[in-house]
Amino acid sequence: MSAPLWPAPTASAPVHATVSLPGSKSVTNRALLLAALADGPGVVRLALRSRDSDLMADALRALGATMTSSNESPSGSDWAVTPGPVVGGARIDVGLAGTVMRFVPPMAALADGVVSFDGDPHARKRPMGTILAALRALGAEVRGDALPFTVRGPLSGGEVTLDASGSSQFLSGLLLTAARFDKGVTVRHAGPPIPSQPHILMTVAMLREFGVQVDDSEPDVWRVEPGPIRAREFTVEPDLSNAAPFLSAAMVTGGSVTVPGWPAETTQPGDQLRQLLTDMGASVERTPDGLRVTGTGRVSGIEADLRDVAELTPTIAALAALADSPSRISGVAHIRGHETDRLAALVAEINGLGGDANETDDGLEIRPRPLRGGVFHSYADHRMATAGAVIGLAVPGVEVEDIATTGKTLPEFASMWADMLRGAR
Ligand SMILES: O=C(O)C1=C[C@@H](OP(=O)(O)O)[C@@H](O)[C@H](O)C1
Ligand SMILES: C=C(OP(=O)(O)O)C(=O)O
Repeated sequence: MSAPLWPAPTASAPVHATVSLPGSKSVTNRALLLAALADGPGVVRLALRSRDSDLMADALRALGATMTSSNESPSGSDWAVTPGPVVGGARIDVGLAGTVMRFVPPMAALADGVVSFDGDPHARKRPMGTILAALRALGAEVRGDALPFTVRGPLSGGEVTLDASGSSQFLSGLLLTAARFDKGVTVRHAGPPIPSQPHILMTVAMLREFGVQVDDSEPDVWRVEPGPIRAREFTVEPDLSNAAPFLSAAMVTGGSVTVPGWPAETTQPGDQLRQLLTDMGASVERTPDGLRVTGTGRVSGIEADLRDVAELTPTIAALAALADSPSRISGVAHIRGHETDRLAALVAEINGLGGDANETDDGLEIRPRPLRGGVFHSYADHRMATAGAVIGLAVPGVEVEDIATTGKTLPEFASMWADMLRGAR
């Protein structure tokens, strides 16, 4: 049975809206994991509730933590987390969540017993070999090189060299649990540049906020000292990457969208939207109400290396498909291993609507061409679905397949989109 089609609303007037985003997926899943590894009970406030974060909570529970949520609201929940001894015997469903499949196995290696992992059909195609080999090198018994696989600890930690050019999550995953290994961990990266650097800075910053000693002073080497992860209360920032389609709506329709609670300083890669959207023709300002993006209705093409902010590629590509000059996106070869092969998917869907896009070795070239309506396939990828919604604002007759797939990180996407547009149609 094919997934239902969602008629993407076309904006007939400029959008003027304030859009509050729930918590960051990346921060939520790090905070939940660190809370579950901590030296006492803690609280994670304003945590995202979505498929990826609920899978993380389920995984932590299966490994022995007590997880209780309260204050459920559209902006998130508060999780009371009581760590327990990490237990084997669990079967963990990672869904399609990179943060669950790469962050939880090192924690599972603290258990004296087998933990098995599996996920969605496409999750079995996502790269895992690098982190599984690293766990093996550190002393865990690992069966398999991709999902499904099993991990059996315990491991004592120590030094390991890996190539994290395929995903920053290989490195983040090891670092997040490392303080709990008897010898801590020293990880060396050897290979082409690591993508999504802000996510590594996020890992290091959050480890320090939980009292862990991390030395990242030498390029491509990270040393985590063994020691306690300190229990605390932690409040999650709004998800700035999920702000991307909403801020894009201001650009495409010549309106303005304000996102409240935009942090003054953050390690989230979505903060770089301020520069990227400016480069594409928006004006961006911090106001007392939040970050405001105002557009003219015209979008300029962009030449951008998105290696550091790879997860923004689908939205930037959607804007580029509506732009009045050519775009070239580079530095993102590794997103072929994201929720789907995003380079192939973006080319297929943009060209399927009459556009003119092609893949390069490490990115995309997109040239202006009038688009027409049609089905925009989402490949179970939340950011493909929201990219289709952005194009649909300007192109009548776009139907996005399986809009519910946005539940991976933003279950309320369709109603938030409708609310945003209510004043505009
Ligand atoms: O650590 C994280 O929370 C993430 C790291 C990045 O992964 P890659 O390094 O594989 O791009 C990013 O794209 C993903 O959405 C979230
Ligand atoms: C790449 C992404 O997710 P994941 O955490 O599953 O890797 C993403 O959200 O764009």
